[in-house]
Amino acid sequence: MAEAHDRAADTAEATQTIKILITDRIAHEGIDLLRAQLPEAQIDERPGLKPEQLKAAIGDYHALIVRSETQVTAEVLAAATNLKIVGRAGVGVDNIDTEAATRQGIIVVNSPTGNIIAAAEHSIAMLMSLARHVPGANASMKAGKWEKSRFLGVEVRNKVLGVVGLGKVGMAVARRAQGLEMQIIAFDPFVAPEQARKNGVTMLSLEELLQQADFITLHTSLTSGPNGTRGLIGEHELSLMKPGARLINCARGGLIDEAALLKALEEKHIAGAALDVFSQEPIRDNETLKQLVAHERVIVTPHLGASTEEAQIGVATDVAEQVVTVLRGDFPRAAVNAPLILSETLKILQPYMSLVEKMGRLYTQLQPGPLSKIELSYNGDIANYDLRPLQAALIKGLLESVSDAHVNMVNAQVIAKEWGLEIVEQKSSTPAEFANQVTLRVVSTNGYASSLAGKAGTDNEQIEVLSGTVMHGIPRIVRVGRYWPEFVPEGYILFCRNPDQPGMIGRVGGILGKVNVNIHRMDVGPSTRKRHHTQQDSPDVALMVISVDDPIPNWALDELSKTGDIIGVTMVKF
Ligand SMILES: NC(=O)c1ccc[n+]([C@@H]2O[C@H](COP(=O)([O-])OP(=O)(O)OC[C@H]3O[C@@H](n4cnc5c(N)ncnc54)[C@H](O)[C@@H]3O)[C@@H](O)[C@H]2O)c1
Ligand SMILES: O=C(O)[C@H](O)COP(=O)(O)O
Repeated sequence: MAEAHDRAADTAEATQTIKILITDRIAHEGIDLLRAQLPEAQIDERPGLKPEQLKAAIGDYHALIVRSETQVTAEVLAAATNLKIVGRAGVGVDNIDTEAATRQGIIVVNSPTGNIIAAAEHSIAMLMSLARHVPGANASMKAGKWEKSRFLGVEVRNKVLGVVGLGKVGMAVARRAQGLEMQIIAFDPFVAPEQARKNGVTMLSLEELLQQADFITLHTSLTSGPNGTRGLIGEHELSLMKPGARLINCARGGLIDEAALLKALEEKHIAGAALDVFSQEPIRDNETLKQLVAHERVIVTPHLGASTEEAQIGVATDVAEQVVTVLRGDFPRAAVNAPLILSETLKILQPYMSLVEKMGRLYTQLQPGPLSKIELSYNGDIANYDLRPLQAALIKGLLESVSDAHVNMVNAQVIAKEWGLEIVEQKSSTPAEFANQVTLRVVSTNGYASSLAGKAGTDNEQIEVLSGTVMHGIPRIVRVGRYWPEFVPEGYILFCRNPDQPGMIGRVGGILGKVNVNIHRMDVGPSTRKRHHTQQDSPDVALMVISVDDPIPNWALDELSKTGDIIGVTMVKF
């Protein structure tokens, strides 16, 4: 959470210089911004590292900045001991194991719009180059030839452009192609046909698009899995294309079955292809790609879609700003693996995040045993906010006090799932006992006696409910099980269950005095029955809550627990 980041960043600044590693070339404007905002930081530029070298180098860096060449694998991330953020100076994050980063609580950010126009313009350049054989004609003339008849081209006006993936780049390409008086059709399962129609684009199925388009340009993200886009254009799809059609790919190499493309070109089923991206980058030992690159009707560029001055300044400064934001303990604007939380919202939620985290710590120390299903209820105005940070805070409080898990906004859900912990949220803007109140209720108790239960066999007191609120920015617990104390959850707190009768405070105070424990705050929480003045058929039990300066030695706790009237006693550390 921001608080944790603050601590981490402060710790880093206090005891260790913030270290930033840049392993792909980014515009110097991004580096200048880092130096200006983090003047004490150590910034290392090391382009061209191989995976093993990066694994050895990542060490205690706090931030890693890449483009598309660096492969940020799970092994590289596992070797990082201090990494808070991976910044992708561009759009695609398929070179980053975002699932592994999430599991480790490492935020991944990108620059979702910094190079869109550059990519769109490159796609149009590739389209026109294909239509008029510009690169081939250029090479021919440079070789001293004059081959007018060899390079007869086609006009794109009134031709059909099929856009696969009508996202930011795809839409920008469509708009530019409309300027060339092309007819635009598209396939994108996540874009509403009406929305496309408003932009002069007709949505079709992929099969229809392949059969109708004269030029096809790919602009989907590269995703794997059963519905993924990897291999989207394979042998079957290529066979559906109009004879003489042309294919452009400035998205990701993995979208096309490159062997099938080579075959379709050799059979002259398609007239040409223009490729800016490849399944292997840089091309080293892939024979199919070498043949594609050499093919006379294939135009190739080395992943230049984003390589303009304007785009590179844009993505570099965009990512540098987000790296600074995260290292300063706030949330970035373009996190790929964490929810977007506006900083002003975060400021309002901060004390509630602290409250809920402490409720989690309190619960696991009062009610040990396996966690299962917990209901988190919010009452009051607080219920109107995006409360995902609070759920992450609860998971942090619950799990960090019983494990060495490092939980934050990024990995909270993943870690909770690994622990079999399910959290169900209830929201109501109607206040409960307090104007803004958070209540943790164990839906399925774990059957274990609480650490407040009496001696074996005397009673099996369980703590199934905790409630808290925030007063003047300070978290307060206002309910523990069936008791209603009010206390600030901080430091060391002693909890005593005892008969609700005169003299108990003096007796407990006397014992603590004997063991030289200083009390700096005390509260007695009546039980629900007494609080609601309901009829009672047995002497009531109260919960004494005693904030002490230092931890109480176990022998003193034993001493207290042997004191006649005390039923159960335990100490909690927040
Ligand atoms: N060559 C370059 O230098 C360069 C530059 C920028 C972006 N890119 C790449 O271009 C691609 C698009 O970038 P963007 O910013 O437009 O992304 P985007 O997320 O805005 O758009 C991707 C589109 O693909 C669509 N899509 C997803 N699955 C699909 C499927 N199975 N079939 C059809 N459409 C599908 C999505 O609905 C979305 O509209 C990304 O892979 C990005 O990495 C390359
Ligand atoms: O996804 C992207 O942003 C582009 O493919 C650009 O990649 P690059 O930063 O390696 O040029």
